[in-house]
Amino acid sequence: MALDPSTMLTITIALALAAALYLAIEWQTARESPLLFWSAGFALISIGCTLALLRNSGLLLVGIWFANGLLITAHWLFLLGVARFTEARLSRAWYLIFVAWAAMLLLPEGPAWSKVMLLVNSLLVALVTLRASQLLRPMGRSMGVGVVQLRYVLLGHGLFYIAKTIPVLVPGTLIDLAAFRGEIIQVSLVEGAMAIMLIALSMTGTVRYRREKRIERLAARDPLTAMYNRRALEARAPHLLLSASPARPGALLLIDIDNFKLVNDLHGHTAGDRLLVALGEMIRVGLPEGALAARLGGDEFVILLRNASPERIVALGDLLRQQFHDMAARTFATPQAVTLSIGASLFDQPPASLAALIEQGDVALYESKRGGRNSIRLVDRTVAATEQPTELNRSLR
Ligand SMILES: Nc1nc2c(ncn2[C@@H]2O[C@H](COP(=O)(O)OP(=O)(O)OP(=O)(O)O)[C@@H](O)[C@H]2O)c(=O)[nH]1
Repeated sequence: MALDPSTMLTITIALALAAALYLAIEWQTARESPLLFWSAGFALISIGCTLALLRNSGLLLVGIWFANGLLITAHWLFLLGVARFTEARLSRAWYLIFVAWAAMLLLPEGPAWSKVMLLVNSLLVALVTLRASQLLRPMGRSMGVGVVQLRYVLLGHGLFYIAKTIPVLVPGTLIDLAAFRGEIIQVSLVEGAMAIMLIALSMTGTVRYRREKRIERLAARDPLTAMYNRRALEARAPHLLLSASPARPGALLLIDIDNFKLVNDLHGHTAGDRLLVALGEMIRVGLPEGALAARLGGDEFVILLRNASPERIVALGDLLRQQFHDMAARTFATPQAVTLSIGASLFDQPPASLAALIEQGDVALYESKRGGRNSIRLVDRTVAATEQPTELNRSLR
């Protein structure tokens, strides 16, 4: 059963209105400005299609020229929303689209009028839509599923508008915008209804995916140092812990600042914060490939190493101790030195859990503190060390 164009237009009005509302409601929770631009775009499509119905009553200027203009403006708003989303700057030349639209008023009346109108209108919509799709290309960034979807939906929609110009160019094709006649108009209306659904869904998917990623990132990071927090470490550690073997032992370094309270008490909490950030940065820079680091809380940090050895642990611990001592002494005068104590554990079998490993590190750290601070205490739990205790199972200064 073929639907007549007026019924199709009425369906399109309802769909566009639903999409506008859907995106506006999404904006209420997400507060992402692209959603407002996109919602406004669909609202304009809804108004444009309502006006398009007026061409049946002979109101050709409003029903064709103005209604088509609203369709172009709607796609232009889609482009603005995408530009906001991708933080791209749009050239002012894009405003010339409206000059081209206004110029269509000058078209002479005659049999070719409908064709030229459709041709220019299709090209303008295609131009804007393809540019929006192009702004969503990856360019080295990892794109979320939603973005990829929106990119291809816009690409398909833009290419459809390009394809719409082909029959216009074929001599003898029937296009009568005033009477809504011709196959191309029927096909356009069907494509329009489908595009509304797909574009609106991809738009919300795009924003939702980015929001979810942002929330995920925030939940995994310590807000002060931007390092992984304990929860994120727990999620990522099993892979590293399970890879431990006699050929590739793993290690944990538990790092705690000595006399940190003095910095807070004498120089203020903000100074203490700066010191924590600086230590976080030192750890990040010195972190070997494949290792994990996190701030467990307060002035306590942890490093998990793969392919570790007593020498590598001590070298890394000493480097951090030295760098931190120099920086803290330079920055904050304190009656007792602000240094690092490190408790380390070397293992060649996957430990029972991360918590159990941290507990072992804690014991070693306590020994390091008890031994006078500013030192690393390494407990070698590999089979070789158990059979033949090494020199490293003691405090190193
Ligand atoms: N500036 C700042 N201080 C914090 C933060 N989190 C915890 N602290 C403070 O860090 C201190 C940690 O306590 P301790 O480790 O016992 O202090 P300490 O002087 O380093 O003691 P030792 O480790 O025994 O040398 C406490 O005073 C906390 O208030 C933070 O995010 N910023």
